[in-house]
Amino acid sequence: MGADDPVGEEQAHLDLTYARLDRMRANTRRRLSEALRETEDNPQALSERESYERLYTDDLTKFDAAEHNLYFGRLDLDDGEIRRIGRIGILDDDAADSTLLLDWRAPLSRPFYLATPAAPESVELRRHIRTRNRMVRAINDEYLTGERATDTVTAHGDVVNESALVAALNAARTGEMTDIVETIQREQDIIIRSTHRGVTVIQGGPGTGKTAVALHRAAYLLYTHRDTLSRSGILIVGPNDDFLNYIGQVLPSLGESGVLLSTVGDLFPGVRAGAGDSRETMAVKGDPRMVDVIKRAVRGYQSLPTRPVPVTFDTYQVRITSDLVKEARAKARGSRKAHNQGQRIFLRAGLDGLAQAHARTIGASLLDGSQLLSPGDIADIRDEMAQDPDIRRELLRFWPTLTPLDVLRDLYADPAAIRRATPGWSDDDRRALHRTTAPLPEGADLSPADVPLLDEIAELIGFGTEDDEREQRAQWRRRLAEAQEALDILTGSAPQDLEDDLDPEILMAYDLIDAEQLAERQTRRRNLTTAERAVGDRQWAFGHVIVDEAQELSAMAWRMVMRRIPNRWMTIIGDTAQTGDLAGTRSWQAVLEPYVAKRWQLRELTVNYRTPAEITRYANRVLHHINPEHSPPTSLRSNGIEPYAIAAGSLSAAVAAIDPDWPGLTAIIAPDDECAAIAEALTGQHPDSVRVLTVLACKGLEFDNVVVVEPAAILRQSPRGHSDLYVALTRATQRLVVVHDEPLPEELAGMRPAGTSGV
Ligand SMILES: Nc1ncnc2c1ncn2[C@@H]1O[C@H](COP(=O)(O)OP(=O)(O)OP(=O)(O)O)[C@@H](O)[C@H]1O
Repeated sequence: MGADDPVGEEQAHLDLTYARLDRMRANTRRRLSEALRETEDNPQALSERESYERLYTDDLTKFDAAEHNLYFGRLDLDDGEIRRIGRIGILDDDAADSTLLLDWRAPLSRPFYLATPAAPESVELRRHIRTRNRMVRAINDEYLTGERATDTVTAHGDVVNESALVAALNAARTGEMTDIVETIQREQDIIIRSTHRGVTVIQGGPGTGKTAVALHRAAYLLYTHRDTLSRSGILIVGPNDDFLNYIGQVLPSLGESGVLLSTVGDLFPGVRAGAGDSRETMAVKGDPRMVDVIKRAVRGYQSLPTRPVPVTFDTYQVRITSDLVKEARAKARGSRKAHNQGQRIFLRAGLDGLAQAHARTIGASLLDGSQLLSPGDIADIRDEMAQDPDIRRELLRFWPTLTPLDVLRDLYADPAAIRRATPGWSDDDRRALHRTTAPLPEGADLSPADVPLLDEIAELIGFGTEDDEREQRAQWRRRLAEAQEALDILTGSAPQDLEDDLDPEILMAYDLIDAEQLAERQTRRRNLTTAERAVGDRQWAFGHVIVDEAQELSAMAWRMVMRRIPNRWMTIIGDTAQTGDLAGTRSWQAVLEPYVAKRWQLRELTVNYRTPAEITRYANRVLHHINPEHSPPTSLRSNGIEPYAIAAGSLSAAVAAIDPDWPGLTAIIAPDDECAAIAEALTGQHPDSVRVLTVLACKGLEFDNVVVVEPAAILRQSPRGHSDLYVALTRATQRLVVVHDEPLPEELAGMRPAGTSGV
């Protein structure tokens, strides 16, 4: 064993490490069951028990996640030190607490990702260990110094762990992204471990590992700042649910479960935006002009009576006049409080005005008109008026309590309201906002582009603020006290054994008390993760926010995301060449200026790990059209499979283009209005391994084989059609086929027709 038998040596270490992992697991399980058996019930014991329960279950999850490929890397340094690197750090339970494995995120593991023969960082040997089912399958050694130093630096620049990398890239796709801890590349590692505490923008072409980097950065930050980030949480924003499903397993496989993954459309608690919008409507809704539209829409509710509204008080008639409302409104607006919080000021000022007016009617001296009532009398009148539900109701018609859903739906439903809120707009843009569909529960009639608008309204009206919550808590306490009192008084004489005979009021009080006890029990027992708590709280301030496919966010969506991260510690990941969204980002500076001025840093990723050079050649021509100054990423590999074109653009041709022998997953990417028909033509054929997608839906995803249908129509379907085509062409890891009826766009000219050599 040893230098002569490296496999045996690594197997011995692997056995030792798994044995220790098994002991750790068994210990943790035992502790967990002890904690669960604990019966002491005072609040402190309960809360301690819960933290232990969470700690032990988290540990068990971590151990389970680490099971597969637990140990994958080794460094031999020039001073004889050996470091072994794995998915988690493991110390032995011997007397010396020796290190069996270093976590891949530990600083000592870093040379595994950074060292090259040109900059070996004291590393003599880097060893890659491939294992399966706790057995060493293969070992790959790379000597960085000394006689046996390999010449990888000339082969592929900075590429490290090359054979493992190429194996990972050539593997057939499963539809779920996998982690890359074994093969993180230098330029990626620098971003993953960046210590910058402000905004970092990662710009990179398709397939450069932006998403992979984002996820590993989240895992790294949680490891390095566990204390703060486990309380405040990390939010990762992605473009759509399919994408989130695609990346959803990566962090759990790294043992991290506390990260909230969300689309923009899901960031508003309680709303499930289920409707779609045309590209034009999305562009209008994402436009920053909507800030003023919403301001005007909210102010529209702070209205004036067109004629005095009579109300009866103490057998007298008092009148709510336009002047009275105007004065109350000025006071409330002057307070600069959000609309719902300003209501109290409006109401008080309105009641003051009414009480004064009433005092003038009943308290004026008949002799000289002077006021006979004292200020105290007038205050009493006001207090009495405040108790009168009719007066309150009539006054509040001019400053009603608002909810974001109502405001948005009222606006969309009424062309006149839209016109009032959009001075200077074109009729087309106004029409884009008008909606005739009926409201659905939980906002399902709304689209993802509406969600940032709801958030904007919520901010303006102070919806779900602490004030609101305080008020709700106070109300709850009042109701409880009343219920308790009712119980005390009424149950004394009530027949206790027959619930059916109880007065309904007592039953209600019972319900309330029971509800409280239940709620209390739940609060105590609620062992929620940070992510679970954050998802239900619009005002949750995250510790770090990562935005992936960030070029897709509209100006309105940026405003919403920025509200979630007051400390502005963010990682923003995207490719400005890939947005086909008319409200999307073409310049990072323009997006970030309003929030952080020039205080952000740009990092770039330059190597395309996904797409072979054969395909990238065509994609780069499209990129050149989008922006000749964009430097195209370099493909890491070529696979000898030349893309080809089939000149028969019928739907069946797209389906027929798929060879059932192609390995792995296949996507047909088609113009928006052809997808449904192609999906239908596909029914019954190639069951699970083929998907039909619009460009919008395939953002961020990848497939072994891609058939792009009618590129000329993809170009036409949007003013940013070239970006769409660029996205479509760069989804494949192995093979690209183009099916067309119309002439091919010039960027694809010269693509080999099907059936000619090399197919
Ligand atoms: N260092 C690496 N080791 C192994 N695989 C990698 C590495 N970097 C990236 N990949 C793989 O390359 C593919 C593309 O990565 P990813 O999806 O993160 O790219 P992207 O830049 O987000 O692309 P797009 O802009 O198209 O969404 C993925 O399969 C990813 O796992």
